[in-house]
Amino acid sequence: MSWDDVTREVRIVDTSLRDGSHAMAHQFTEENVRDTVRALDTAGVSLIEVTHGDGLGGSTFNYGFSLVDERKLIAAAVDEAKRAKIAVLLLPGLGTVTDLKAAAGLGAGAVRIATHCTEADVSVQHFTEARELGLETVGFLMLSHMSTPDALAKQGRIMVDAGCQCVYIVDSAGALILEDAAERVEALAAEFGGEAQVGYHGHQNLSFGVANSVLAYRAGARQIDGSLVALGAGAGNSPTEVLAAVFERLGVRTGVDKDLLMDAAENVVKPYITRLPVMDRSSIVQGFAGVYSSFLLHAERAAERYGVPAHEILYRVGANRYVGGQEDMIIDIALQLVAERDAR
Ligand SMILES: CC[C@H](O)CC(=O)C(=O)O
Ligand SMILES: [Mn+2]
Repeated sequence: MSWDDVTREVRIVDTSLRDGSHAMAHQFTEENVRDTVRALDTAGVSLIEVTHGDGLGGSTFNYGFSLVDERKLIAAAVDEAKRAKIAVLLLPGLGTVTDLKAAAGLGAGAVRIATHCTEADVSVQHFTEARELGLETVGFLMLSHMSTPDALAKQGRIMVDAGCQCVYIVDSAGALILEDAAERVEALAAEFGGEAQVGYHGHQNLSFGVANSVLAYRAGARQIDGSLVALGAGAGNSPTEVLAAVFERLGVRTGVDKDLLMDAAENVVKPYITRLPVMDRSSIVQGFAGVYSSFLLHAERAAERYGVPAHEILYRVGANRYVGGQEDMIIDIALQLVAERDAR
């Protein structure tokens, strides 16, 4: 029996081994992946995402090189998962159909295809291919705070028409606060009317990951992302172990064991984390200014290299409304700040 056969009211999906890759500067080892997958699988998590933080093909100069080839990590995850399905992330333009076929060949059972929240049309070919490969399909509308509920619903419709089975409101910047999240989920649920599910992916930059996830569930979301110990970009994701405990307290069936997830967080993931996700000045600014969470380490590195504060860089990234793929512009901003400082 697979964990997919378990009856639950909401499915908690774990992204420690993908979003957490940002926080780990893409340095996961095969042992990290095996230990984490084994623990999540035993705890009843039915979908576990494993890829470079920026998805298939993300190991590059612009995004940061992986320590271990992600195909090796995906194969290790598939080998460890006895009942869970392994998902991979794909950003069209970075990951290719060839990468997707290779991941499917390694045994990945689902793909989450991510686009900027106004660009769902670039995902159509990838959804078509994914369905032909027999994969479960999920769509990510990233930086969802930058768009309105109605506009997001139209973008979600493009994904569903292309074969997507669940479209996520992705709060990449951790910028959504309570009804901001609920209204976006509600708009997608109304648009799909049961034809596809809605999911919610939160970041903790302003500390609303878990609260937004509960409201998202009440607004109709049936898949909710989390990461053990919040391991993810920026201040991290909604912690999987907290989501499990909160949904249990609310009497909402998730099919996962919160105590086993707490064991996994404390005894498996925490010992290997090199930098605990934290709501510090830089990540709070990311939430406030609407900056992509995965820009955090890039901004910190530029701050160190050019001697300007990371939070000042991030405020300006927010003002310029930069989106994923514009990581190199962080250096430009740092250089501008240096020039402005030297001109004073
Ligand atoms: C680069 C992909 C990105 O990290 C996806 C995601 O988790 C998000 O936008 O929050
Ligand atoms: Mn994320």
